[in-house]
Amino acid sequence: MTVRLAGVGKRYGRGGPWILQGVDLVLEPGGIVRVEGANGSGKSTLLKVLAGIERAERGTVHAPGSRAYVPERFPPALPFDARDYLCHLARVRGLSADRGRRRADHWLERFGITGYAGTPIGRLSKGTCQKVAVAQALLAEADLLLLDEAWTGLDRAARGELDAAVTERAAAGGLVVFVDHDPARLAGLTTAGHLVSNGALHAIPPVLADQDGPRTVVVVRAERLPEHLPGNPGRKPLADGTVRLDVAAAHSDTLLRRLLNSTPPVHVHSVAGPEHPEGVRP
Ligand SMILES: Nc1ncnc2c1ncn2[C@@H]1O[C@H](COP(=O)(O)OP(=O)(O)OP(=O)(O)O)[C@@H](O)[C@H]1O
Repeated sequence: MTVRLAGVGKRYGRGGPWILQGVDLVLEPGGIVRVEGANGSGKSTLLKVLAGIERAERGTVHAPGSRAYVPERFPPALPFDARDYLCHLARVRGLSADRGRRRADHWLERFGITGYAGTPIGRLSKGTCQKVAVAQALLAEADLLLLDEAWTGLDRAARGELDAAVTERAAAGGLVVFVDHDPARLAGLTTAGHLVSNGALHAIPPVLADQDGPRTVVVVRAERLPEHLPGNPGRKPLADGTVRLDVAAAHSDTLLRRLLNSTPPVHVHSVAGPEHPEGVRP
């Protein structure tokens, strides 16, 4: 579902400075969109307006479909344990109790925090709390997913899971808009970029994958390969009917996960890269 902002103006309180002014923006489904700008430029404000958490004083915000948001700061002092909180939010977002529990357990497992499912949120470590903050936004598979510094505080494995979740959402037709201090976050995966400056938005080119960095080579056999693959790998058909995919090593986990979950199925023959210089056969 296409998201449209037209002439959007936002300020906090009457007489306050305009944080956003005359903002026009069209975001298509399937996009992974980076928002950047200096400290205090209004990135979080833009995400909150898109999330429907802050109201624009001027202009129109057209964001049909469901929305989910990871705030920059997650309120930790909630009277729930992690699983009850996720199940509760799943219900709020319209999932049945059964499906909500399954989705909550799915994300607890993917983030490696099943062991903390029964721990009150206020007693979780910062990193685990952040995983719950991200999981609450991922469980409903929203049409518009807004991530405000969502990677901050996550360990390496969880950052990889979030990268994968973003590409899965976009591949399923969702739209993802994110802010992150790491300029290389989702490099090679973003479809558009916007800079917030003096209340206005300026289109900037999407960040490309580091072509000079370490590469991973994945050889696959498939009836048909998905069109959009994480990391935009180079493709070379080989004489034996397999295809050689060449991707920045940073995207190899995400690419492999996507390949293994593809329909029609993709058979992964071998993986070779900086972590497996000799190659491995799954
Ligand atoms: N609830 C609020 N009430 C009043 N002013 C606010 C509020 N939230 C944000 N602001 C102000 O709006 C401006 C933009 O803030 P915002 O958090 O959107 O910027 P940002 O680009 O996300 O900043 P950062 O990179 O530091 O997170 C700042 O001057 C900030 O102080």
